Amino acid sequence: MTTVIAVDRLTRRFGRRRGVEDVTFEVAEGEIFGFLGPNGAGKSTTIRMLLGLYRRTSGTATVFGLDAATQAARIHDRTGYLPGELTLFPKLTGREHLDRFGKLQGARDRRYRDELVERFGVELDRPVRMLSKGNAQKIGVVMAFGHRPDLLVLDEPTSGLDPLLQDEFVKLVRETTAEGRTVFLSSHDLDEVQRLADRVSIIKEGRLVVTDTVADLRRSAPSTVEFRFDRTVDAGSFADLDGVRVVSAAADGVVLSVAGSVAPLLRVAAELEPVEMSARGADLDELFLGYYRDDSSQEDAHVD
Ligand SMILES: Nc1ncnc2c1ncn2[C@@H]1O[C@H](COP(=O)(O)OP(=O)(O)OP(=O)(O)O)[C@@H](O)[C@H]1O
Repeated sequence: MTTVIAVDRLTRRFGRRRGVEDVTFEVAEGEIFGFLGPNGAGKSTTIRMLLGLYRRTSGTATVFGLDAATQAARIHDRTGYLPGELTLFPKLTGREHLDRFGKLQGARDRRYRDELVERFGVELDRPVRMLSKGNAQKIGVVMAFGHRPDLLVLDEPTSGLDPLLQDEFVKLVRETTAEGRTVFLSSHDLDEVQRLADRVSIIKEGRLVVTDTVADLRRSAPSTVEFRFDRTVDAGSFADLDGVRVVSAAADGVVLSVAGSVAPLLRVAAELEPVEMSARGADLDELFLGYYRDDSSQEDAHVD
């Protein structure tokens, strides 16, 4: 396995404010690696350090074995970057952006770039200040992918794209890794990450809380179980069970999230004589949201 990105105890502080703290992960060649976390968690700061755009306070970050702090230009030669806040030149058209950027990147394969323009319906001839956010974002997508870089670093790539183009984007990412190229994808969009990523890191308040394959996360994800009663029962009976979280409790029913075996739950429930039960299988959203929540009981669902 060839390692494309290696980050070890990477830390960045902004004065006394925390940016990211002790972040460690690796991304292998040909992998789609998802980087998830709530607003302000440290995703963009990590990405900027990977590309040498921010200095680190301590730790190391290498991309293609090159030091992100001192060899960033060589990393950029092989990387396509779609920033979270895309800044374009307002008076230039999409075509002018792509031509100038293509020259900078030494792009040889105009055909691929033109194919992407066609696929994403990029508006080429109007100044970008006249474009909607989604239409500007399409230019960013072509600028990142158009020269077939070995690594794509994508920060919230589908923001502003309509659902059809999001599907097109998912196809594009899959094609990219099918060719052995590597994708680092930062996103808030749980569905997008579930659909695409092989492995995921979740970052919260500057620290990684979990890194695992999506398949293993899915296996450990909690199911949702709902009981209805023909009288009022005390939901507290469920709250003490290992791996069980009371999602909601009403006079005649309770909704629970259950990680691991359901046997202890069923034993307690049977004593309360429910009149109805329904269950929904493993829910990755619930697992992710558990990591996002400020709730230490979610440690139960920890899987690494
Ligand atoms: N240039 C900066 N100066 C000071 N603080 C900064 C700077 N850049 C980031 N931070 C702080 O670092 C923390 C992490 O921010 P970052 O932008 O990396 O989060 P994020 O996960 O990308 O969030 P979002 O999803 O909202 O884009 C935040 O507390 C932010 O305020």
